[in-house]
Amino acid sequence: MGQINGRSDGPALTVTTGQGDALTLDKVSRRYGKVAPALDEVSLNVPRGGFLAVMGRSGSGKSTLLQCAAGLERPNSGTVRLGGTDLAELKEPALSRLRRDRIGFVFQSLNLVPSLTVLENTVLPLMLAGSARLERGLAALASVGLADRAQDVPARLSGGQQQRVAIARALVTEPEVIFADEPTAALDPVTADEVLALLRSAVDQRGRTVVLVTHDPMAAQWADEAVFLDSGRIAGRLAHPEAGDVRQALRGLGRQR
Ligand SMILES: Nc1ncnc2c1ncn2[C@@H]1O[C@H](COP(=O)(O)OP(=O)(O)OP(=O)(O)O)[C@@H](O)[C@H]1O
Repeated sequence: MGQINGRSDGPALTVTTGQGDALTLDKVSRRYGKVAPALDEVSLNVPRGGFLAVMGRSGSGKSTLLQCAAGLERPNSGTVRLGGTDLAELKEPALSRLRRDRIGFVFQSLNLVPSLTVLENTVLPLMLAGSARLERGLAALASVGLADRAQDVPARLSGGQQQRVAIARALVTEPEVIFADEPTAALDPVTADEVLALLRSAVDQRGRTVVLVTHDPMAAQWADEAVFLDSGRIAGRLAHPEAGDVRQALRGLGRQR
């Protein structure tokens, strides 16, 4: 059973694999307008082959953390490093290439292109990079159990199957980090488990690194560690999070801003 630390900005995550960090945030802050910052000097690191759940109540800054960590938003201060790369040093075209080549995204809204086939959707990141390799798309689809649906359009698939396509698409570039923002929020618990098991197996079988934003204590159980945000700050962390401990930790957090 893990242990939730008290409210602190203590040291960065302590899980280490000896293979270096896939992602490092050092005192990252993001402010929108003059109100309290959405993210307030957050520091953490995720080891290569690690699976981190980011949790917290609505408005606590989870999505802002993910957007800053994935190079979709620029922090006002602090440093985000993907592998050894300081994202602040990249101008927009290079940052956009980094997102395309080194990061995989899975969102709650599926973002599949309805007019493209499942296979075309899966290889989209490779097409954008100018190197669409259909066999890689098929392999990614096979890894999520959907090779036989390659020529279907997304509308013919269930929500869970579509989310599996989104995971195949996130895997196809063999990214260093996969960011998943509430990927199971619209799914029933059994289908949600299937999707989370795929993320877990991307970590265990392929050495990928996953950062999962979720409200769901059951989803957090798939992670190696959970961090809890409260008003944009890290309020605690839990190694090997179990749903009961996670619920208790969430209850201890402040109310929505
Ligand atoms: N683009 C934006 N413009 C202005 N304020 C924003 C923007 N994005 C987020 N915020 C504010 O920043 C704070 C954190 O929002 P964020 O979406 O990161 O929280 P969250 O924990 O992901 O919430 P939820 O669980 O409801 O998705 C909130 O007060 C929100 O209103």
